[in-house]
Amino acid sequence: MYICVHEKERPEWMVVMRRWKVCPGDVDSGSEEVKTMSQDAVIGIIGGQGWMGRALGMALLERNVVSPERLVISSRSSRGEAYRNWPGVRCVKDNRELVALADVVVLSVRPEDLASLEVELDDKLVISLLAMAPSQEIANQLGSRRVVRAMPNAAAEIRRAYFPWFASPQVSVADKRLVQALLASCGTARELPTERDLDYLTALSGAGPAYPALLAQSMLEHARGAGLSEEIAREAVMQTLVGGSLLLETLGTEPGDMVERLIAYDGTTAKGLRTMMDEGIVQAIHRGLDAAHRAAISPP
Ligand SMILES: NC(=O)C1=CN([C@@H]2O[C@H](COP(=O)(O)OP(=O)(O)OC[C@H]3O[C@@H](n4cnc5c(N)ncnc54)[C@H](OP(=O)(O)O)[C@@H]3O)[C@@H](O)[C@H]2O)C=CC1
Ligand SMILES: O=C(O)[C@@H]1CCC=N1
Repeated sequence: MYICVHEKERPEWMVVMRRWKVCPGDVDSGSEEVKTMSQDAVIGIIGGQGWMGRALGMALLERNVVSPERLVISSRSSRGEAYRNWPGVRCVKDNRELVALADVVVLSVRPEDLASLEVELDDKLVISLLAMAPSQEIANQLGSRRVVRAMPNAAAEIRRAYFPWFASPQVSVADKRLVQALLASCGTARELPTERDLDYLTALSGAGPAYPALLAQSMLEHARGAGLSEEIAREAVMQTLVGGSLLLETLGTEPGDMVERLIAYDGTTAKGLRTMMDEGIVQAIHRGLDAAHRAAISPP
């Protein structure tokens, strides 16, 4: 079943799916894209039961980007609990079986598990979600030069990830369209011009949901210390962080302008922000991002 949405309101992934002739009669079957990209490509997710693999798998299904019959997932230990409402999804333990079934392989294991993967992709398209593993390493380990590195973040679970990706030169235009459509199911997908940018964004957006979590944690500790009830403290922190972020997004205001606008009252906000800045909050954030970036390019 496919969602029917007015042409002008169709999100990007749906427009691309039309180009692959996912909806019968939707597209010129003689087009180069349709010939290049199979209309029934099978997507395999190695590590598809984990946090990121499951978020992507569920987003693909829930948004009708991939039908259950075209999704295969693997994990060493579990039998597909996350996909129990999707009986058509094939859950396997043997990655060689997954690779044999799949046209596109998404790699979503932890970086330390990469070396022990014993699969040969024979130049199938691979989308690696791994931090700290360069394209060349993925190519060497899996036996494919058609490598895309993509960097989700934890908000993929609620389809609000920022999901940048970088493609090696052997990845075709049709492959790229497929990648964009698959990843956009989880939020905002964006092709990057260089792998260097992907390494940087691993620190900024890949790790990013941890930063507001740290801010929330420290605000919550402070509110508890001030004697607020747990319920009110949590509500106040969450509504403030979510509301403040939505305000910036909705108004499209430069963050620096918002800071200046609130400091201009020369009241409570100004006192709080000036003290935080004098204490070195900006430098601490920059040093933290530098350290995360260094880890992304030179793993231990
Ligand atoms: N979590 C995050 O916020 C982000 C994670 N990433 C990257 O995404 C990748 C996945 O992270 P995440 O989902 O959080 O990790 P998880 O530990 O939640 O998931 C990894 C999954 O891989 C499975 N796995 C491990 N080895 C194999 C194997 N040989 N064959 C099949 N399945 C295997 C594990 O299951 P089992 O043990 O049962 O096999 C597990 O379910 C990492 O490389 C990380 O760098 C990137 C950005 C953000
Ligand atoms: O911490 C990590 O290494 C991974 C990559 C970004 C978020 N999680």
